[in-house]
Amino acid sequence: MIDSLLKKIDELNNPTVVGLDPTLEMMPGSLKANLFEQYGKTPEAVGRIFTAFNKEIIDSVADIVPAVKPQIAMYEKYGLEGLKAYADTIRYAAEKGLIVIGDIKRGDISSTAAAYAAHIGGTDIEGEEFDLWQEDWITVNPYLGVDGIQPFIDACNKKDRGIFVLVKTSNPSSSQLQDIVVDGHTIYERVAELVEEWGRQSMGTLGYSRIGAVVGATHKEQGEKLRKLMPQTFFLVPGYGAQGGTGADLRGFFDKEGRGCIVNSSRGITAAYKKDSRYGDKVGEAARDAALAMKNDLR
Ligand SMILES: O=C(O)c1cc(=O)[nH]c(=O)n1[C@@H]1O[C@H](COP(=O)(O)O)[C@@H](O)[C@H]1O
Repeated sequence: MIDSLLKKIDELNNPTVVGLDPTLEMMPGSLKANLFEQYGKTPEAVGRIFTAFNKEIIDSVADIVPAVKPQIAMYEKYGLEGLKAYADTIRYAAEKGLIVIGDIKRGDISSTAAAYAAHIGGTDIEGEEFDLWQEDWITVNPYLGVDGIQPFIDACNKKDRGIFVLVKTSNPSSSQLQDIVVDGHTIYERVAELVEEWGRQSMGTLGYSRIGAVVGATHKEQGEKLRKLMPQTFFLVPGYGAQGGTGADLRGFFDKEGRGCIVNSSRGITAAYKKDSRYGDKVGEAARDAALAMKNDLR
């Protein structure tokens, strides 16, 4: 999967992932009115609204971006109907040829992590295998150490899928814990070393491993440092756009060949139609224009 991700980015000449983080506020009034009328103000209506919205976004960007990243929290908020929208979105994106990064940020002791790892490794029911979630990649939290991560690594290797491990997150308080210095190194540098080491079990054929890292676009210098510390680790870079990251900030996150990263924008693309009244409710058209502008900025 790391090889296919690299190839797809090269083919489209675009290291962008469109984040699918729907909220009711983000949804166009016409879509909401229509489905609330049919299903009432219910979780089922919201699930249907999110799915319809995501399909429009996916249809409008599938030929120009390699991947989408649905954030599970936005769907989970609406219970099982929300999770159905999450799963339907993943299936639809996969049908359209997109790589799917499930942003689920899991992590626990090994027995529990092994259950979470079903997101990429599949679910076994007494010898019958089910691929219930179908994400190609997921995000994971490394705070429990290697026994909490190994089940995910095993799943990656078994199914040729991938994980992105939180290393330096984009949020303002990320420094509160991640920048604590122990024995002359920050915690996030120590995590970076571990992720690079874990990746050695899981190399693709193009120089990068299936064990990737999350590095926030909002930390220019740290990103540059991490690229040097982690030469075989592919980065998922959130924080572009709505959180303030720009293409110029990210030069040092890429390797010498201009590879090594996929940059996420969620609200900056999916809510672009709200920024310019000329789009009206044309969500897809605005998303495509925003994704093309981001591609140019990154290149
Ligand atoms: O793992 C992530 O994707 C992630 C890590 C991080 O450090 N910062 C971060 O913003 N994210 C996610 O990336 C998305 C950012 O959304 P926008 O700020 O709207 O582009 C959200 O889904 C966040 O949960």
